[in-house]
Amino acid sequence: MSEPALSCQSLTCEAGGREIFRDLSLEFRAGERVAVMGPSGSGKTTLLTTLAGLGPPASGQVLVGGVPLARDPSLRSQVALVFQSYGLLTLLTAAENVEVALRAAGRTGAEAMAAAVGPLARLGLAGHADHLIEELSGGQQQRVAVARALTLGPRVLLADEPTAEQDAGHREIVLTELLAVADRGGALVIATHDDEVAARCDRVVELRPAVRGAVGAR
Ligand SMILES: Nc1ncnc2c1ncn2[C@@H]1O[C@H](COP(=O)(O)OP(=O)(O)OP(=O)(O)O)[C@@H](O)[C@H]1O
Repeated sequence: MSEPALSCQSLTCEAGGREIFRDLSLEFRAGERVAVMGPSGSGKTTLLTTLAGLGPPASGQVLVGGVPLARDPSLRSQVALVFQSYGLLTLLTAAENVEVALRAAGRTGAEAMAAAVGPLARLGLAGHADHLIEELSGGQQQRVAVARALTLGPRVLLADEPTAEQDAGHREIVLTELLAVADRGGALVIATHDDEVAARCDRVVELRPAVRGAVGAR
């Protein structure tokens, strides 16, 4: 079988001098949709940011396509993260936030401007593309963050509670866009508290704070 798109081996993460989870080994395959669940504070955000290569684990390793991120940090470009707190540049417009990410990924300015339009429109933001982030609601900002990650066309898309701020209609729109990543051959990992979101995924990884490192799957 081919290498997983993303995996972690014996991952232990700490924050504030405290162990968040220990000895976690997971695999995420191309075309797979996985929900990460667990109570508040169980480490979902810590797991996703570590899988995205934003911080080194206390021990263990993250691999992209079977290659350790620590050996080839450029592999981070194959993994996109929708941050729980969005991580947008608030003094730029919605379209500019998407364009900046594309330019950082090596696209020219004209390409980036053109590529930003479609995902924003599909997420219901066509009329808000030229609005400053600070002028948008929380739900709209979250959809800009989703559009930015989608536009990058990553091999792996990690999304941290990407529907938390959405009403029912927009939740469906966001979910449809995210789930389509797997149809195109990407791996999708969604941290969520929402059972309905998890039910749309292929399997669930559950973080259980009481038993560090234990995971269950369905
Ligand atoms: N920078 C930090 N300093 C100290 N503790 C931290 C830090 N970041 C996270 N933690 C702690 O790590 C634990 C896991 O946090 P994390 O945000 O990963 O949980 P979560 O499962 O995503 O929670 P939620 O569902 O509320 O978003 C929490 O107990 C949190 O207080």
